[in-house]
Amino acid sequence: MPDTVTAAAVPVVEAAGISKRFGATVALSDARIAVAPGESHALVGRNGAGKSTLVSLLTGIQRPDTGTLRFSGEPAPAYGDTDAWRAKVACVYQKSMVVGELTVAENLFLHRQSTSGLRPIRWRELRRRAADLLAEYSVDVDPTRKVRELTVEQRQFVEIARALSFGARFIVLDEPTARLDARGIERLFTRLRDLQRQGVAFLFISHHLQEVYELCASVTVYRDARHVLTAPVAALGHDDLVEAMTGESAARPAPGRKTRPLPADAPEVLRVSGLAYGDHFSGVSLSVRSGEVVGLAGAAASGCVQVGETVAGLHRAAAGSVEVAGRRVRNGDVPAALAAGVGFVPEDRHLQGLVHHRSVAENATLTVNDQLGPYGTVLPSRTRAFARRMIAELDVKTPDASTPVSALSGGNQQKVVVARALATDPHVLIAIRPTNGVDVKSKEFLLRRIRQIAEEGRGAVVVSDELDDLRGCDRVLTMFHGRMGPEFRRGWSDEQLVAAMEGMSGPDAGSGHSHHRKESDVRHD
Ligand SMILES: Nc1ncnc2c1ncn2[C@@H]1O[C@H](COP(=O)(O)OP(=O)(O)OP(=O)(O)O)[C@@H](O)[C@H]1O
Repeated sequence: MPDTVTAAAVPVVEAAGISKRFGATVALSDARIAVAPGESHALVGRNGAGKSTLVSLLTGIQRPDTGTLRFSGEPAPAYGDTDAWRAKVACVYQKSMVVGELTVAENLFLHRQSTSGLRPIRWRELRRRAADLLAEYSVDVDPTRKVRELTVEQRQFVEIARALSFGARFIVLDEPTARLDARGIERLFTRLRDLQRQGVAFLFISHHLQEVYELCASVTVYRDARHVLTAPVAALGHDDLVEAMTGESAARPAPGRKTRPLPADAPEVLRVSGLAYGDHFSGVSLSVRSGEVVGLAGAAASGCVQVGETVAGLHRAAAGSVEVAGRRVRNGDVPAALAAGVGFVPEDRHLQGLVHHRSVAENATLTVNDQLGPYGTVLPSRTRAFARRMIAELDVKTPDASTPVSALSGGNQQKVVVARALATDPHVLIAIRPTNGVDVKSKEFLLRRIRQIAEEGRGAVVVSDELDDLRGCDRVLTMFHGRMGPEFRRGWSDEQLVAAMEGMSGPDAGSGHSHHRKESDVRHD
């Protein structure tokens, strides 16, 4: 037996003395991490702390400049030997790495169809093997479906199954919950706990500290490219954890100003009447007045994201109308919405948000070229000045304004997306999950900035299922399965709002099941 004990004590992964630079940026400096077999280990830190960089080193995507990396006591595989790396470690990213146009079966066996030699691929056999594999890991997905058609949750489960089928017993989850709703998170966590019981270890990265407490046994904190601490989660209170991440005492912020009551004659900046779009939603009416921040809350299938996108012109409504500052906006026309004064923070910064090879300055000002130079010409010095102000205002961590956005950490890219929406000086800002991927401290910052829009006499709609995003809103509208639900004034309880998002707003409202995002990482007035 002693042998088993010794074997179990060897970490599934151990990295030490790890440094990595990108040009002048030090992404990691003498960093370390160790994860025991079957352990659920969290890695947290502010945007740009070096978490994703560590992930790319642990998964063999990049090489460290210095340091050692061992898996179960053995040196890391040779760089480029993809199959060897896959047998050690797998990563489930927020943004899927699987190929959308291929079927689930093809994705599961991508790059290994020809293991049995030069035989042509036998599609029927491939599908059968895929079905077996999915069944083995209890993933209820049809292997003949295109990956593009799957939900984020199904895609993640397919990726986890694929990882395990390569023999990996260590999985990195890089913000896996960022695009899941409460029920999806619950199902993911149940799956992870099951796997953990079977001896699979995790490195779990999330900006939702409550999830760390819920799922993980240990936590490692990185700050400014360095390892700050590793501790049992149970031994570390929320404020201590935030303090380790920020390097500042987590003193409660001074209470925010109480929002002033709206003047009775505050004009409407947005009116949506009887809006409908496909199966997503119908009969949606809402109004936002100057000075208001209105929340629009709902789970993934509620249609609330599509409402926001339709107001921004991304979808063509089948019925209803959108008016901005009293003027009707042309249906399904993004430039028309923009010209009418709709600012938009999209849900997916990768698809709708940013031009990756362009600089921070260019991305922050893409929609405001007409403000920056005559006759559509962009004057670089003004662009830069404009961008610098944005960078300072939103605390974007970047070497300078001319850095390409692709070199920024995920959370900092999200801030550029918000900066760009604000740069248009919108009458009304439609922000979909604006704090997605943004760290605890920066969340406060972004939400305060959105509040400022209202204070300047404009309006905002925050579309989100995160209670912290909604807490600061003047009122919160809810949606369930494409229909409007109850509306809540300030002072709502988490349980009430969660229940409404889950379509249980009747007399049982208080008994809505527990939600993972109740924590107050962000504190408001
Ligand atoms: N390819 C790259 N080129 C240049 N700089 C990079 C590159 N990748 C990362 N960086 C820089 O390295 C630092 C660490 O970034 P990293 O993505 O690891 O942060 P993170 O902790 O994952 O942040 P987030 O919470 O925002 O995802 C950042 O300053 C980032 O701008």
